[in-house]
Amino acid sequence: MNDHKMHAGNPVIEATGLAKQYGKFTALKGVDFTIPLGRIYGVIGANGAGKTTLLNAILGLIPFDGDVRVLGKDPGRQRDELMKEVCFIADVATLPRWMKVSQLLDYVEGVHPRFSRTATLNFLERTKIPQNKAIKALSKGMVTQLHLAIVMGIDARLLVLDEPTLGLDILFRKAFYRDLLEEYFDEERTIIVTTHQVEEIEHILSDVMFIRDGEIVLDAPADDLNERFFELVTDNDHADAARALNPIQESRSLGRCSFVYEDADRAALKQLGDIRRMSLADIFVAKMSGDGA
Ligand SMILES: Nc1ncnc2c1ncn2[C@@H]1O[C@H](COP(=O)(O)OP(=O)(O)OP(=O)(O)O)[C@@H](O)[C@H]1O
Repeated sequence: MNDHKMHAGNPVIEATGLAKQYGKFTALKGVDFTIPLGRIYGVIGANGAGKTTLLNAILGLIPFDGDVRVLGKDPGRQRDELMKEVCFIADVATLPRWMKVSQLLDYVEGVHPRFSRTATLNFLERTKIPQNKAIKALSKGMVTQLHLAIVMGIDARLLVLDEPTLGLDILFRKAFYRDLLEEYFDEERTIIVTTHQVEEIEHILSDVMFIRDGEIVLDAPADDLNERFFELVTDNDHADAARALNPIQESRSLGRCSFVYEDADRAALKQLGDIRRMSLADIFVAKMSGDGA
């Protein structure tokens, strides 16, 4: 890293009242958040919740209302400067189809001052992508793999990944997230990732942001979630008492009742049945179905 002014914990992104209107439709309703250096943020939301809009605003790709600073810069006005420190991969991998893989590497090496061909080649070695083939001759998954290999070669302060593993097989998806954590990430970088395959990224996230209908409904360190959210499994006899303690979700199967709580009295609920840890995917579903959704 050339710039040593930033330290782990310093804010990389600060957004206040970030809003986006598409005609009469409000895609982001004036959200506030701060993302520090040295974190891996998972931005999770249903289809159309506003995730891509949020990322596009951060990257200065769309006009928006509100105040956003990314690495101290205004993404709308200082996009070119910002892009020297930011790397972005969108859900649609767009690479020049006529180029050969080796030509693409030459090209990126020429335009990106922080590109390491060796790092990219290390990742490419694990794929079946031949360097002398044209991009148009690669399978869809291979194009995404190639795109990711290039991303891994770019020494960026902020890496933004919007559905990075779309169209990839499960083996590569797992390997990608493992490499991202073990070989790319360090405390001088921040990664923001969106995906619908929550269970696959749960183990790498340091922080979680849930978005629903253009609003942030949860922004918390991943380590806090199992303290804040839990499930109570109980029988019919205890259901009324459990319901009285304000669950955010209730369901019933095979004669057992399940209640999900947020910031509730764990000690009192323990008296009513079994308390269980929840996966991130289950917390997401509960949070989306509860809270007046
Ligand atoms: N250019 C646009 N013009 C009009 N509406 C748009 C435009 N882009 C996005 N929207 C709307 O804004 C809302 C948020 O879209 P966005 O792409 O941010 O959602 P998302 O959370 O990324 O969804 P997905 O998980 O399906 O990719 C959606 O209702 C979408 O239809």
